[in-house]
Amino acid sequence: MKSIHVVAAVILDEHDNVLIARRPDDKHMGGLWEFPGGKVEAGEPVTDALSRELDEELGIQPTAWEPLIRIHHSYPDKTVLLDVWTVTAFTGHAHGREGQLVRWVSKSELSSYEFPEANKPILSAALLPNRYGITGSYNGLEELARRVTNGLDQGMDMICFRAPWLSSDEYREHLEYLIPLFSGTPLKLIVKGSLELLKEDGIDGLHLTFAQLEELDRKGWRIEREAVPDGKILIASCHNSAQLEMAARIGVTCATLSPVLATDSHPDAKPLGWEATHALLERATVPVYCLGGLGENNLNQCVQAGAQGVASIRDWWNI
Ligand SMILES: Nc1nc2c([nH]c(=O)n2[C@H]2C[C@H](O)[C@@H](COP(=O)(O)OP(=O)(O)OP(=O)(O)O)O2)c(=O)[nH]1
Ligand SMILES: [Mg+2]
Repeated sequence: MKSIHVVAAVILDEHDNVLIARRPDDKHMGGLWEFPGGKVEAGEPVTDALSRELDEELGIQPTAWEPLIRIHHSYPDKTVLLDVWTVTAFTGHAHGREGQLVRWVSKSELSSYEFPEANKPILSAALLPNRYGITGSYNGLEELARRVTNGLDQGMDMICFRAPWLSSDEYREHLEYLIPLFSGTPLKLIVKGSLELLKEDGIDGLHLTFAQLEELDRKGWRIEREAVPDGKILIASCHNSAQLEMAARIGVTCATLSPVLATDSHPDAKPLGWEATHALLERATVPVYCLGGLGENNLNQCVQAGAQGVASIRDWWNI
């Protein structure tokens, strides 16, 4: 089946609200909410299509944008490539020029609207930050708290607490020490361990190892509300296309892909390099953080390549 190339926009205002529109009842996916956009015309540059569609549908002219995610999705009746951009500035006043209902909603309200099936990873991508910090080595609770606080102060919005050298009792003790730093804030605390942890207050997400991912997939496990409460984040460590496919099949929120470049923390792992990374990102159907030998300096490069952003240890931990 031929794929139709569609450009769509997650349009943000200065308060980080998102513009959504209701698809007319008589169209494909009619009655569902969508991110405004439409079909790219033959030979038309994608960002020209973005500007044209937003003008036609909403009467606005985007002035600043960056790629968010590209999703290949097959519906029973058609296959689409959704090429989604974040629009952070525009001129004009947004209104439904084609008679469609449009609404500005806060990010936390997005989950109460019904979108087409292909939009699940787009919604995740819109909610996730673009930097993901994984904790490095430390000596004692005081240093742990200091380095984590430091990272949060520098704008690291999502942090994975990883400390494989600790016993599980010690890990738990250190985790309890970290939870208050995150509670009552929009900052996300991601942990390592069993799925049960996702049900606990104060824990925002779980980062699965690739071995856990493969085990869950082997068992035919799929994400459902009971195991992964609404709003909780499930991340999978992936190193190849098979694992990225498993991650999508299971229904994780996002994945890390590593090692993109050589890294001291895993000297034996062969780096993917940029070419293979680009190819894997293009096929991925969940948001992906590039990991391994990367840092803040590579953020733009990763976003332009189609990633959600950058995950790093060394880069933020030791400052
Ligand atoms: N714009 C948009 N389309 C989406 C989203 N999610 C999703 O599955 N789609 C699908 C539905 C449609 O099959 C296709 C978009 O085509 P469209 O009908 O809006 O295209 P268009 O604006 O050029 O409309 P038309 O003038 O050709 O009727 O992509 C989304 O969030 N935004
Ligand atoms: Mg449209």
